[in-house]
Amino acid sequence: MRHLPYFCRGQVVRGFGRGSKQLGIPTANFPEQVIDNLPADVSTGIYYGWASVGSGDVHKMVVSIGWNPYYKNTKKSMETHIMHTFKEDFYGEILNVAIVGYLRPEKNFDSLESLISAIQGDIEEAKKRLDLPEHLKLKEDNFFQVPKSKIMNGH
Ligand SMILES: Cc1cc2nc3c(=O)[nH]c(=O)nc-3n(C[C@H](O)[C@H](O)[C@H](O)COP(=O)(O)O)c2cc1C
Ligand SMILES: Nc1ncnc2c1ncn2[C@@H]1O[C@H](COP(=O)(O)OP(=O)(O)O)[C@@H](O)[C@H]1O
Ligand SMILES: [Mg+2]
Repeated sequence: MRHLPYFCRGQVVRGFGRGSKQLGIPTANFPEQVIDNLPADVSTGIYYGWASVGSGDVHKMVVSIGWNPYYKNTKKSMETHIMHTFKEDFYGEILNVAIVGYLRPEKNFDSLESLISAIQGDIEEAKKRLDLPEHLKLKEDNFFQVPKSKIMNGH
C-alpha cells in the first residue's frame, strides 16, 4: 500500500448497532465524510495501527475498511477496534488513527463464530506486529500530540 502510514481523524458516529460490543469487539465507526476522503488506492480490508481518543493515550488498534461481506452492507464503513478497555463509550469524540500495516482482505464467513475468531486472530497478529521497532516509532508521532482541551472554569 503506497499510502501507509495513513493518518486520519474524525468524529465517532453510531454504526449499525449490530452489537459488536456484545461480541466483545466494539468498533468505533467513522462518518461517511472520512471514508469518502480515503485515497482511492487504499483497498478495502483489515489493517492495524495506533489510535487515540481526543488527547488520550495511544493504543494498538485494528481497523476494518469495506462492506463487511458477512453482513452485506451497501455502504462502505471504516471501523476501529482499540485494544484497550475504556471506562465508557466515546461517541461524538475525535478518534485519531495511524494505519501502519495491512493484514488481509475482507471475507465472508459461514457463521458468526468464524467471523469472531478471524477478528480475534487479527487482534493477536496486530499486537505482535506493532511491537516491531518500525511500527513502535509511529506511536510517538507528532500526529498524536493533540493539545489537551483548555480549562474553561479557570481564567
Ligand atoms: C479486525 C476486524 C476484522 C473484520 N473482518 C471482517 C470480515 O472479514 N468480514 C466481515 O464481513 N466483517 C468484518 N469485520 C466487521 C464486522 O463485521 C463489524 O465490526 C460488525 O459488523 C459490527 O458492525 P457495527 O459497528 O456497525 O455494529 C471486521 C471487523 C474488525 C474490527
Ligand atoms: N475498545 C474499544 N474500541 C472501540 N470502541 C469502543 C471500545 N470501547 C468502547 N467503545 C465504544 O463502543 C462503540 C462501538 O460499539 P459497537 O457495538 O461497534 O456499536 P456501533 O454499531 O454504534 O459502532 C464505540 O463508538 C465507542 O464509543
Ligand atoms: Mg461499530
